Amino acid sequence: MALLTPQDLEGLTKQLECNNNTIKKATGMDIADICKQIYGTTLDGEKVGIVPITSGNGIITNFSSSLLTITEYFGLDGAVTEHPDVTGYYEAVSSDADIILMADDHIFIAHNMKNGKIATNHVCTGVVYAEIASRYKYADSKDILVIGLGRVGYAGAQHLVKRDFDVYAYDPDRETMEKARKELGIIPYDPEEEHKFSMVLEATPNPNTISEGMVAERCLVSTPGIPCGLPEDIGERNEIDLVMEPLMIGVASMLYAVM
Ligand SMILES: NC(=O)C1=CN([C@@H]2O[C@H](COP(=O)(O)OP(=O)(O)OC[C@H]3O[C@@H](n4cnc5c(N)ncnc54)[C@H](O)[C@@H]3O)[C@@H](O)[C@H]2O)C=CC1
Ligand SMILES: NCCC[C@@H](N)C(=O)NCCCC[C@H](N)C(=O)O
Repeated sequence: MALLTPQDLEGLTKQLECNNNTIKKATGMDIADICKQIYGTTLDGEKVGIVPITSGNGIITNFSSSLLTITEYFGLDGAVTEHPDVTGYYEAVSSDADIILMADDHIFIAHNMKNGKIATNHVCTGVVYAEIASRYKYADSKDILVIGLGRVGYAGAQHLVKRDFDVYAYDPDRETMEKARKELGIIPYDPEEEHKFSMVLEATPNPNTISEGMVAERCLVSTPGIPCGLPEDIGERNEIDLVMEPLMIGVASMLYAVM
């Protein structure tokens, strides 16, 4: 799994404001509204303990401070623990944190100590980016394309199937495609066919995964994928709303998911 770099997290608040404006323009709702719709929950100044974790590739210099920025942006009372790992976890629990945020190289969780709810970043990211795509005001049908059916994309496709969209999906991994076809009932998308979509969810770790033949003249591309899968020239030629940032929208989804 591709790990975040400190460079990915630079200018996070500006990226969030920019994306929130795009989301409001394209869906009529902001990120908080969308999270409330998905989970039926609200945030109310909860105390959030952010615990740096040193395992694997170790601490990402601005990861915890980015989480602090995000919790404060959504009106929560965030704090990064003085120590990492078990000592940090003990510190957060002892300070009566309502929610714990911590990530190793494989799983990034939000755990609500009060109601026991736990959520992962990859599922919450897939769900929220799928929901954003599905609420496009200028959608020309209920057809929606999901590119990449990994941990994030599969969760997004599952959410869209539950919301009764006609979910087309493409992933070069044949086993993944077969699993999604059987378990979710997605419609395998053939990149050779001329079927243009006005709503696209892209969740791959590769660039240029979106081709001209996939996107309608007016389209919302909702992509957590790093790097961006939309080639610049396509973005300039078509009227495309692009929602893309490396962390904040997925973390917002985690926070609402555990309330
Ligand atoms: N912005 C955010 O908040 C977050 C971003 N991410 C990013 O989302 C991306 C996906 O993450 P995961 O699902 O965990 O990765 P993953 O490795 O589990 O899944 C990626 C999937 O994309 C597929 N794929 C690769 N190239 C493709 C192509 N050209 N067309 C269609 N499918 C293709 C792979 O076969 C694989 O199934 C990564 O770049 C990750 O860094 C992950 C979590 C949060
Ligand atoms: N966009 C969210 C997806 C995050 C995930 N791709 C990742 O980089 N995970 C590694 C996080 C490691 C954090 C580190 N252990 C720390 O605590 O600083």
